[in-house]
Amino acid sequence: MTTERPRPLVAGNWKMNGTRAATETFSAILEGYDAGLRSKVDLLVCPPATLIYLFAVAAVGTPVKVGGQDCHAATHGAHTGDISAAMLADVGASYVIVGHSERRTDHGETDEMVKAKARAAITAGLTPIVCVGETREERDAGRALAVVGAQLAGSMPEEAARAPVVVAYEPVWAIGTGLTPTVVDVAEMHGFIRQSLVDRFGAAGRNMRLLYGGSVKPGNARELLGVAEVDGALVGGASLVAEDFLAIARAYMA
Ligand SMILES: O=C(CO)COP(=O)(O)O
Repeated sequence: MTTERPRPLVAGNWKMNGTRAATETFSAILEGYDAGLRSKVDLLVCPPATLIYLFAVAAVGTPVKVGGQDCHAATHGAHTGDISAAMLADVGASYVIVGHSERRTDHGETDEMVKAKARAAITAGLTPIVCVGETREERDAGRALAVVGAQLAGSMPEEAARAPVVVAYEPVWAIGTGLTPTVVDVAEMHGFIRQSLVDRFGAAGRNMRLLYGGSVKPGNARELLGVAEVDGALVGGASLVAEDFLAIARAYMA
């Protein structure tokens, strides 16, 4: 059996932050992604939709990828305010986050909806990053694995057996709080997610990248990213500061 791990991915989720002036931050990320880092880790930035085209143009000729934070499940139509996966691809995105806990909470997105969005992303040629994660109450009740298992079962599209999909484990209580699970808890959850994916998708499940997200900072990146079955990070707040984002990626430098 091969034990080769997927190449790590450090992804920034800028959430609803950034105007055109933030192109400076993005340029600093492009500049700081030197040959050493490039040899070890992939970089992705998911800015607000208004900045995707600008960033994608700036990233031309570099290996840095740009992604969306959400997409609609339909290809086009009467959906005021929404953006389709094909539209994201059209302006240069190659990834899209789906099912982030803030979308699940703020917009009532269900596993079924997240699965439809992931499927639409694949159809448009994007790699979806499917987010899962338990609340504090669910963890305290000993239900973290069951909750995440159900989210995975409901949110991952069948197409993941053939097309690239990334899974991000983000405990809701660790997002933006400065709190993180212990490495033992992260290892348990990522091992569980890996096994679920292998059971369902076979070899594709073994090669899928599993990101950890929730208060990843330069100071804890090495510890969190060193955990078994953690193939990268989905970074919120720290991805808004070029030097912090790059410092997290440097956790992969020996
Ligand atoms: O939600 C997150 C990334 O998608 C994590 O956010 P923070 O890194 O700010 O905790």
